[in-house]
Amino acid sequence: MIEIRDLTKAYGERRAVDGLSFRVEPGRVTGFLGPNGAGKSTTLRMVLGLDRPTSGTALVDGRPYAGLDRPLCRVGALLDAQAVHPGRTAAGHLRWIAASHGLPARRVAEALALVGLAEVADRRIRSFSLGMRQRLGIAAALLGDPAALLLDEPANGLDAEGIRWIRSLLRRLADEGRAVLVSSHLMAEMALTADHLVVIGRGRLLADTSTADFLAHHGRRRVRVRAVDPAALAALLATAHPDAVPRPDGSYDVPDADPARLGALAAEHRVVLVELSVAHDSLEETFMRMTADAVEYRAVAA
Ligand SMILES: Nc1ncnc2c1ncn2[C@@H]1O[C@H](COP(=O)(O)OP(=O)(O)OP(=O)(O)O)[C@@H](O)[C@H]1O
Repeated sequence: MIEIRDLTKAYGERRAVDGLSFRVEPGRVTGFLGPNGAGKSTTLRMVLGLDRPTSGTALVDGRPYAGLDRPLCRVGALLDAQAVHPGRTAAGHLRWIAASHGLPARRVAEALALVGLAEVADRRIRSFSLGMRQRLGIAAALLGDPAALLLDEPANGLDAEGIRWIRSLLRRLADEGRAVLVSSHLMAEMALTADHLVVIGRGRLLADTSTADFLAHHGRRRVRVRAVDPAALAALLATAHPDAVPRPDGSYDVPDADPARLGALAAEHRVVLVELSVAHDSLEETFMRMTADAVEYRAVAA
């Protein structure tokens, strides 16, 4: 299990990570979200002992990374898939890592098979596409069969089939009881993959909740209406729901409205509806609004 407590990293005056606390629990995929520069990579680097916290702690199984015996068997990480020696073969790269931890040679073949690279095990990495390098990075993270995984943008460079593959792999790893933390900018993908979300903005925690609760509590509901006579609907909404948003097809989105009441209102005014449906904000819309709010909050705080 990974536990981050009051973690802060300052670069001069600027706090890249600012009093951050959360836990990555076993048995679920935790999505780690935040706009560019929010502090995700800095946080992951501190968990992995690559950056020293200004204050606070980042613990793996109750210890700082530097205090772990055979760390690859505790936590596997993919930070930068390009950070590999291009002259090595895929198997050679993994054999070198395995040897550093006294892992059996068979783990190399197993990890390559797991990520679909068995056939190119003896090819040099310089000929690998970005997607193949991502897979190799994931194989390295899995080499020590760790109980926790930290993956920074693992879907980067993968095609549609690759993205589906990573989704099912993350699911399987969590179902096996591992703690999986995955950062991504692909919101639609995260909505499908993550059970839990940790959202940060400017180094601060904005949300730490299940994906379902995040959408239920922070996402907005809107009612979409369309009428036979768009002008009549426009006139009705102008007085009853001035916040209604017109759409190119003549329909309107009415935020936070009650569909039954809206239907009754239309009937009362003899506006014949051809559509009345409820829609919820997507994860992307909810995320954008939440992180935009964070910007305003920071501006006030500054
Ligand atoms: N070595 C450093 N020296 C100074 N500032 C740094 C350093 N590393 C990161 N930062 C700053 O810290 C902030 C957080 O960066 P970080 O890379 O952790 O964000 P991120 O959430 O991973 O962003 P992205 O989504 O773009 O990868 C940024 O403003 C960045 O410029």
